Amino acid sequence: SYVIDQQAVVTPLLNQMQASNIGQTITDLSAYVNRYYQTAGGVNSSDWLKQRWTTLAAGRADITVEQFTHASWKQKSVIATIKGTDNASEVVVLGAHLDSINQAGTTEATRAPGADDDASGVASITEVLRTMVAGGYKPRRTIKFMAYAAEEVGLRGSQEIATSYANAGVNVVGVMQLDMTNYKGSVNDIYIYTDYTDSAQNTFVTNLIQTYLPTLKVGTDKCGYGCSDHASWTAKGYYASLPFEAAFNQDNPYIHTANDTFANSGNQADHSLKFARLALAYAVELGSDGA
Ligand SMILES: N[C@H](Cc1ccc(I)cc1)C(=O)NO
Ligand SMILES: [Zn+2]
Ligand SMILES: [Zn+2]
Repeated sequence: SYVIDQQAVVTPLLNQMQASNIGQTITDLSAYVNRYYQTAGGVNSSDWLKQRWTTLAAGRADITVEQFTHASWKQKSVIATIKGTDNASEVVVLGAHLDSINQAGTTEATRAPGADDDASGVASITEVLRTMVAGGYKPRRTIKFMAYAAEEVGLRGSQEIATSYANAGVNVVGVMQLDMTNYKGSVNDIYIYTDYTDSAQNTFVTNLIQTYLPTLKVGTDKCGYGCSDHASWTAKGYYASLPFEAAFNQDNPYIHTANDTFANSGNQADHSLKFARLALAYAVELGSDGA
């Protein structure tokens, strides 16, 4: 049941979250020529993120950071795990994708900064991790932060991970995907996508926005296809949601080109901060439930 009852924990944490931190991570990730799943940039950015998350987790024996190796391509996914205190078998997942692509074809030297698609999502969940550690938050359920490889070439990294989890019988109680969070292309702030997602969880997400981000306007829309990694989890029977930056066809026009830069998202991460805050509220509210 999606009861919202962690205000005393969530509200102080939300106030610690900063757009500047998100912007820095977007800048760091955009500095790689590209983060394509088969190039050195794709491999090196994965190793960088693993180190970054490891640094942010310093001092927390309940947090581990690992890479998930994919047999048929070079880029590894990165997973940070906050082990739950007394209900650790139930898992909450916050996801984004690490890879980037240039629609003209991506070789070692092809520029694909992927600032919005999807450094913005990785940076948003990174700020959630940083804030939880800074605030000393310890969940009862396990919370996993996932930066997927190879989303742009068919949701392949998340498909392998979701399949592996389903085959192992991991009890993932909910997944939130953040893919493109920093380009405000539409009148509303957050758009809840209703296809390839779970409607009950989408209602919970909408209620979280009303409770914790009451000044924000919410819209809904559909992709019409499996438009990001949430679809991999839905396909395996898990409950997933996709809060997205804009209405369909009003998303960032620069994606999959050399012009998907932080500058072309306004050189600030104010829009991403809304999604980072929503993701924290989601993870704490779900993560605080006992068996
Ligand atoms: N196709 C998706 C981006 C995407 C997702 C939703 C909508 I509406 C428009 C565009 C992608 O490139 N994900 O990496
Ligand atoms: Zn994309
Ligand atoms: Zn994307």
